[in-house]
Amino acid sequence: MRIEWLGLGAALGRVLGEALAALTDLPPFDTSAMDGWAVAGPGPWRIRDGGGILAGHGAPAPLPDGEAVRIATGARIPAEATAVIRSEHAHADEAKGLLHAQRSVSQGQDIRPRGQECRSGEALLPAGTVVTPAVLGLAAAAGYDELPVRARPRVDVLVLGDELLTAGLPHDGLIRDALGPMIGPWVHALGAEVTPPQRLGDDAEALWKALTGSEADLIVTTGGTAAGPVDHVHRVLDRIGAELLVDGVAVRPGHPMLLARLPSDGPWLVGLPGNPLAAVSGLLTLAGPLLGGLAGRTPGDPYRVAVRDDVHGHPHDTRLVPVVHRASGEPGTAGGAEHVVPLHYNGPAMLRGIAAADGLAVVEPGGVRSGTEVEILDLPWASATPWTEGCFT
Ligand SMILES: Nc1nc2c(c(=O)[nH]1)N[C@H]1C(S)=C(S)[C@@H](COP(=O)(O)OP(=O)(O)OC[C@H]3O[C@@H](n4cnc5c(N)ncnc54)[C@H](O)[C@@H]3O)O[C@H]1N2
Ligand code: MOO
Repeated sequence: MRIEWLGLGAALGRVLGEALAALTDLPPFDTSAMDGWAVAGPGPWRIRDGGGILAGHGAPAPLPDGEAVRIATGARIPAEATAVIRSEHAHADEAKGLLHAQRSVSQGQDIRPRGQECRSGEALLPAGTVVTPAVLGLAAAAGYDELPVRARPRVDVLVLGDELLTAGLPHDGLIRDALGPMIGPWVHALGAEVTPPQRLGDDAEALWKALTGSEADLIVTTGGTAAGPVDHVHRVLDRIGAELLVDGVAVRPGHPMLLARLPSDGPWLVGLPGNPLAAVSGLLTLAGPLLGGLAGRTPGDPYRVAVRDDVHGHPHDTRLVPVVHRASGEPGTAGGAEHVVPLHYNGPAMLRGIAAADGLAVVEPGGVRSGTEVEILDLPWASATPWTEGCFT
């Protein structure tokens, strides 16, 4: 696992490579929680002459028993003080120079003692925590200028197919490459660093060169996974001596997807089928978990939601069907908790359904009836950090 230290701003959205321990007590000194008066012992108290105690100053003079001094929220509590009284709960008799409490005063009230939140050296967050804005705030408070984060897994994207155009309208049997613009941002949302897609056509030699020359942690290929005349992925992996770990999955769309490891601890390879929704299946079920592991992210718990409508199933394979989440209580629905609505345009060559979807429903062989709870695979941007930047096409 590679770890890099990044300034707080740059660490946003990354994953902690080491546990974060406090570099200081928090708060670092006894602190007033309110604007008011620091008092010592039982009242009434003699008001100390001179100005009050403000935040951002060194240790104030000790407060003798029977005295009170004005204090601001965040200021250091003077030694010997026993409580803070909020300004709205005290009456200062300026003529007599005395402070009276208007409510009972308990020992230590409105004093945040040093180390109340944590002691120096105490574990704050485990390795694997995603660095959110709140984590940045905690890290800064705890004394960090830089954070140890996992290096992003590096991903190469190889788009196969002689029939693909990168601009303009389809013509003469050529179609637009829908996967080149999609895979990079998708794997980036999974926490990876992605090189721009390399479009290799249906050229086995170019594929061999790209695979053997890659310095990535993961290579994602699109197309060429089946057994057609120009489907070279299996042949080239065989020639390289790669280990095929998954060679086809009983799922529709996406059944020809594959997972391999190139020799000598080389890159992982996820081979996505060329049909675009089949490629999405492989992204969610193979590339996603693999990249999550490489990036050190803790997988979310699987969850199930009822489907609103009957969903047609494949006779012997699992189906993945694009769905949207909907709140219950819509007219004509059975009530209860949230449900998902299956979308049309879910054929293997179509992206129209998934482009409108929140996730994919896992539909068991034979299909499911309306109201059945099914597992939902979220799309990565549902939980992705919107502050990640990048350019992928
Ligand atoms: N005899 C059989 N033929 C096929 C089977 C099968 O079981 N037996 N499975 C079908 C299924 S299911 C899939 S999925 C595809 C997988 O094929 P490949 O991974 O080899 O993909 P290609 O043949 O290269 O392309 C399939 C399809 O997708 C289009 N495509 C490819 N790349 C892109 C892209 N970047 N953007 C948009 N569209 C793309 C390509 O033009 C083809 O139409 O095999 C079936 N055949
Ligand atoms: O697996 Mo294919 O993926 O049904 O389009």
